[in-house]
Amino acid sequence: MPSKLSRVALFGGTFDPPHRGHVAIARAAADRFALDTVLFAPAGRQPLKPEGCSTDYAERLEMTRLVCAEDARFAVSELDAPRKDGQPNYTVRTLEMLAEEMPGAAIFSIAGADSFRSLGHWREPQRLLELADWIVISRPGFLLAEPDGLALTPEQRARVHLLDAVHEDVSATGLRTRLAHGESCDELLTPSVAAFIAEHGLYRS
Ligand SMILES: Nc1ncnc2c1ncn2[C@@H]1O[C@H](COP(=O)(O)OP(=O)(O)OP(=O)(O)O)[C@@H](O)[C@H]1O
Ligand SMILES: O=C(O)c1ccc[n+]([C@@H]2O[C@H](COP(=O)([O-])O)[C@@H](O)[C@H]2O)c1
Repeated sequence: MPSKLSRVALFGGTFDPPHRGHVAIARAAADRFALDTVLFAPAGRQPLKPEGCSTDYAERLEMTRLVCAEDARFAVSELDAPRKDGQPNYTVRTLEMLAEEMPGAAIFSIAGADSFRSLGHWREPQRLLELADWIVISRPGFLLAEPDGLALTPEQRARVHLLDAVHEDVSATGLRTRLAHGESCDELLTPSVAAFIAEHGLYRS
């Protein structure tokens, strides 16, 4: 990772598969906050999704790599690769690793409105609010607001940026269902990702 980059955002996700909504929110965040880099980091093991994923980490990483070719500011990151000790990938640790790798950088974390609302259930929410500026992006059907059950201090609130900029009604869950039924979802996917899914027969029932 080049050290000259000074404004970097972690964009963690399951990315099973990455879709048009992900590209839209990464672009909106990069535009609005003049980000040099958005690091798309597929999660090896999402702490709140014990059911796991439909595809393996290597496939999600490759699809995410393909999406990152869409914009020069996007890069794929293996910071959230599956851990050798089998533990989930806690974002608090990911942000600490990022800060260690990029001393002096302004660090942001991107989350959709649904994800951010659940922050109180993540590991060490107070520390998460210290480690980064949070860019929280609108998602159809979800309230764009602060986390449920967490009372933010004025200092914390100043570092949470609610961005009502994206109105993409698409989810990976919906996509997986449609793909399992043999429906084409090309309009919701980057063409290279659609080709990868077809070539590897992913998400078929
Ligand atoms: N359409 C969307 N609009 C806004 N934010 C989104 C959208 N889709 C995903 N996100 C956000 O992107 C991040 C990664 O999402 P994730 O990879 O889990 O996709 P998803 O569509 O929510 O998947 P799933 O349906 O499997 O839960 C999360 O912060 C999520 O809130
Ligand atoms: O650290 C946690 O406790 C934690 C709990 C839930 C979700 N996360 C992270 O939040 C990001 C978005 O998750 P998801 O499932 O909405 O794609 C992803 O990087 C997850 O690893 C992290």
